Amino acid sequence: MATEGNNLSEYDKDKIPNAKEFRFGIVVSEWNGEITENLCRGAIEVLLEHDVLERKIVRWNVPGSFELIYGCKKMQESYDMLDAVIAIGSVIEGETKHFDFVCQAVSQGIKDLNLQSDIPVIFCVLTDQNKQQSIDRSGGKHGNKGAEAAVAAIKMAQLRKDSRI
Ligand SMILES: Nc1c(NC[C@H](O)[C@H](O)[C@H](O)CO)[nH]c(=O)[nH]c1=O
Ligand SMILES: CC(=O)[C@@H](O)COP(=O)(O)O
Repeated sequence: MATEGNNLSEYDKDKIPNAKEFRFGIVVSEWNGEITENLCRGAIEVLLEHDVLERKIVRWNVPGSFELIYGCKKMQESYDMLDAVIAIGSVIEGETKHFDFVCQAVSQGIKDLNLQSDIPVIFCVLTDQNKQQSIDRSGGKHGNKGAEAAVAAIKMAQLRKDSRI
């Protein structure tokens, strides 16, 4: 389902587990910082709305989206009590194929982190053709993918808890 015509921040709040007991890590890329800060704000707002305690949210910054892979891996290793990690980035296409390689690497790298660790990593990395698309998805007309990512993080933290025998 494409984002066009849908609002990423709209969801049934009654269908989200209470997240009071959970701890979350957030790793934020500094590239396109105005976009990633809006994504992070959207994510934190949703976590707090679902009773996550502010002291149970750990945030680190990394230089660019490619570094999200290492940053999330170190966060998984450093805080084994985390229930989920959210990786936040904004990749905007330029003149060269660098966009393709960064997007591919980050998506594959975060996929690998989900396979290698018991702590889920949520992919909140915008991969846009232009800045307007990024603005539209980080608090603009299509809502905020950071909010969507926080909902996913809460749901995956609950799934991880429920999956323990
Ligand atoms: N062009 C964008 C980048 N590029 C930088 C890479 O992510 C990485 O930091 C660099 O290659 C050094 O390893 N990063 C973004 O997050 N967004 C971009 O649009
Ligand atoms: C995703 C990128 O690295 C890209 O924005 C860099 O721009 P360019 O391809 O024009 O060097």
